[in-house]
Amino acid sequence: MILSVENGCFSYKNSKDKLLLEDINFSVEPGDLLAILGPNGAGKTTLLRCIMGFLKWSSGKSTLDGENIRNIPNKKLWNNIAYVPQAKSTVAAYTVEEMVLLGRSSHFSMLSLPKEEDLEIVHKVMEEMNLTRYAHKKCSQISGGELQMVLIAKALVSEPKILILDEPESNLDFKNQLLILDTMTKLTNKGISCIFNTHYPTHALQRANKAFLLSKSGEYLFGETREVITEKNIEKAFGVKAVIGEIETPSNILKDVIPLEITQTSDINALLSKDELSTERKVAVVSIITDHSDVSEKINKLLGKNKKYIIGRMGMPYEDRGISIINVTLDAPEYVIQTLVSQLGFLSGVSVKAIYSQVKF
Ligand SMILES: Nc1ncnc2c1ncn2[C@@H]1O[C@H](COP(=O)(O)OP(=O)(O)OP(=O)(O)O)[C@@H](O)[C@H]1O
Repeated sequence: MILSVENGCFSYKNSKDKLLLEDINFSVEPGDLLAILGPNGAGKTTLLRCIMGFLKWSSGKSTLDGENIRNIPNKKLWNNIAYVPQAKSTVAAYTVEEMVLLGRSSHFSMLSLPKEEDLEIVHKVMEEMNLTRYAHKKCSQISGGELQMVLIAKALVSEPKILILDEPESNLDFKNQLLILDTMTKLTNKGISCIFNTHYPTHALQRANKAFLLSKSGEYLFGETREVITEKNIEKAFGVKAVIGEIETPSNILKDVIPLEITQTSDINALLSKDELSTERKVAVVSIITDHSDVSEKINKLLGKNKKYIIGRMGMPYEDRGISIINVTLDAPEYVIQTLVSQLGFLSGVSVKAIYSQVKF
């Protein structure tokens, strides 16, 4: 299912006709993880609301597989899309379990009771989101972060094809942030599309294959995350000098963004622009160690996507140790190799590293 925005423009009625969102164009395909970033008040939540039709584009449209979202019957639309708003307030009367079950309501009719299968998925998702112990507590009696997890669980039980989340990791502790990021990665590995607003450029760089960066002036950039989230563009959009570095962990190399200082407004006059990805080719061996046999299909899928760059491959199971080692030699632009390493690194039970040849081609 492809979600697109075509020439979307929007302004609030009281904003003296100044467009908040101007000529927005982008699309999200199955398996895409799109991060939307921008300073406070830039229009990220407004953009999500316009995408889903809660706010009407002044001109332009959102489409689902080419059909204008406004022409799609509500039931059909919400069978495919789930939305998690920021957890500001909620209907107090519901317990956590009832709230999560509400997310399943498009699967049973208003007059019937949920089926065994519906309850099973509700309990499974609650377990995965560590919510089981709160099942019978009222939503008004849990913390803001706990409520956020409940709302995400409510969206997940609807088994959407497209999941849209407004700042899902804000308000959450490290463990729950990782749980949400891992959940989004898992869903996109299954071919579901996720769109999330975030104030964490690091999360975008580590997880999202696409990024949409919106500035206060209404300007935006959309494209590959590594092209969009650059030191220059962070400075231009947020007015903050930042460095993007890499941290080596036992199983992966992760990008990190560290804000350094506020830039004087007069220093920022350039427009957002895509950083050209280096197309310089490198030869590298990507070494993969896996301890699960059920992950091999996912590894093969990722390698298959990069087939044209692969010049050699060796794999060996070490059954007595319960692991397999795969060495893949690639001749590819560095960003292709880095993207592959990062996607492999997020599969559970996989350790991966690239070793680059010193020889220039
Ligand atoms: N209902 C409304 N009526 C008029 N103006 C609004 C309305 N909702 C939001 N705005 C204005 O539109 C602009 C964009 O708001 P929005 O909430 O979309 O920003 P945001 O990028 O999501 O911000 P944040 O990062 O702080 O959540 C802001 O200037 C805000 O004051």
